[in-house]
Amino acid sequence: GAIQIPTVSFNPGEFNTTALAAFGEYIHKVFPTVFRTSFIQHEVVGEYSHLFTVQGSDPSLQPYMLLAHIDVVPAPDQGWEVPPFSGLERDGFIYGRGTLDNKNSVMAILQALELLLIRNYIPRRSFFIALGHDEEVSGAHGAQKISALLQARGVQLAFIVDEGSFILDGFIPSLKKPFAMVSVSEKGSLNLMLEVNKTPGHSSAPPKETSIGILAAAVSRLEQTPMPNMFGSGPLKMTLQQLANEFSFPANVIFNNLWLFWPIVSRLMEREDITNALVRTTTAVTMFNAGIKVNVIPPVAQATVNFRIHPAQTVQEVLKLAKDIVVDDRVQFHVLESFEPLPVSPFDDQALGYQLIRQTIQSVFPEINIVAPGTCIAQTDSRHYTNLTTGIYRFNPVYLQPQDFRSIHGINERISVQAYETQVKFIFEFIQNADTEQRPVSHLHEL
Ligand SMILES: CCCCCCCC/C=C\CCCCCCCC(=O)N[C@@H](Cc1ccccc1)C(=O)O
Ligand SMILES: [Zn+2]
Ligand SMILES: [Zn+2]
Repeated sequence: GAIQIPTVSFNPGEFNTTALAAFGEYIHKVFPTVFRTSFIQHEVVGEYSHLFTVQGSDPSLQPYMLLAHIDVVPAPDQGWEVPPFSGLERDGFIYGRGTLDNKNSVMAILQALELLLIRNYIPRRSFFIALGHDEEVSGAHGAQKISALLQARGVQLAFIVDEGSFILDGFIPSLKKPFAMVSVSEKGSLNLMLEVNKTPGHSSAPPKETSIGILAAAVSRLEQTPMPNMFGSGPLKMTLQQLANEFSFPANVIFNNLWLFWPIVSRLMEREDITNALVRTTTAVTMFNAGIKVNVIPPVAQATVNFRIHPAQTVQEVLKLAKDIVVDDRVQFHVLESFEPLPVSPFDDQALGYQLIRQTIQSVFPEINIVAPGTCIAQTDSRHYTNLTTGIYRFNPVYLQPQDFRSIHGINERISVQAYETQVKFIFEFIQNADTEQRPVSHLHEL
């Protein structure tokens, strides 16, 4: 039902408002207990986002927050095995836009809470559920407003759990077993517009270089000159160290001795697009606009480059590196938007959020041996909540293979019915685990 409502975000400020409103009505209908429970306050923020405040019975426990988003990216029918907003189930999988990003989390959080309430569970620790409606276009109207509202109320959170990582299966060649990566940091971004202006004229007597040619050469230099490999800074080294013993010989020796073998490993990571994204700031030329007529020398050429900034770099450093690569003063640089990478959240033994996630993984996925800290290569709504907590964890309790990763924002996005049920179970247990004083002990209810 949730997948059938096309809550598409097209551009900043451009949403399917009819669908967003319908989604609000839908969750009222399918989770009636959540909405009628006296200790749960529901507010609509920024017209279409939802904030639930679940008042716990023990005010001495610091609250936490579960995040998810109800909007999705567009999905033209082409290439899909089933229509993207049909929500059809086939061979045990629910297909559709949002099944992994991120209506699975929206529905699993509310479903788990509904089930706990039906069983008369009263949480001890207060928590918030924030469901943004514009994450896919930067979160300015949803997450940012919820964050400001909670800040104005003086709320400080023990931790936040959002989307942004999974139980990863098959992402590192030679690592046969899946492992859970909990992202403790998030890459930043810089959207840079490069522009070249030239005097227009008749194409029959062209200048040696046109604005298009100059700009094409500039973006090509950017593509051909990767940003520096930052292997060794940020959580990746720790991720690999934790995985070391899962590799077979000789990879286990290599990963156990990164002090010696780091040059080999850092090169290995560069080979695949996804692991490459973990070792450096990436450069993606995403838009190119130029030319007005076939026989007119183009007056202006513009290209947009989307950099995803490694946690060990800053927006200013990347901007300078980009200018140093282009080295052509005919090319103007315009910063359209930027966001610094997020700091690394604590993941030591005392880090409540991280430890709760780890222990719930151990209980719900006993076959998973390794829970490792990592970096989210994309951006999430959680970046708007740094004013409320230093503990931001990005983890979806769902198995993900490389082809599933490509389906996110791509075609044939799907989740198995069993994976969705397990996600509900995870949140059902997580909420109960969060109610224990310090470290989670065995939970009270079985699903
Ligand atoms: C060593 C282990 C290998 C690890 C491989 C990592 C595999 C990656 C796994 C999961 C990543 C999934 C990320 C899903 C979250 C997507 C969120 C998203 O798309 N955000 C948008 C937000 C945005 C930002 C700015 C403007 C508009 C939207 C994004 O980042 O583009
Ligand atoms: Zn998402
Ligand atoms: Zn997305």
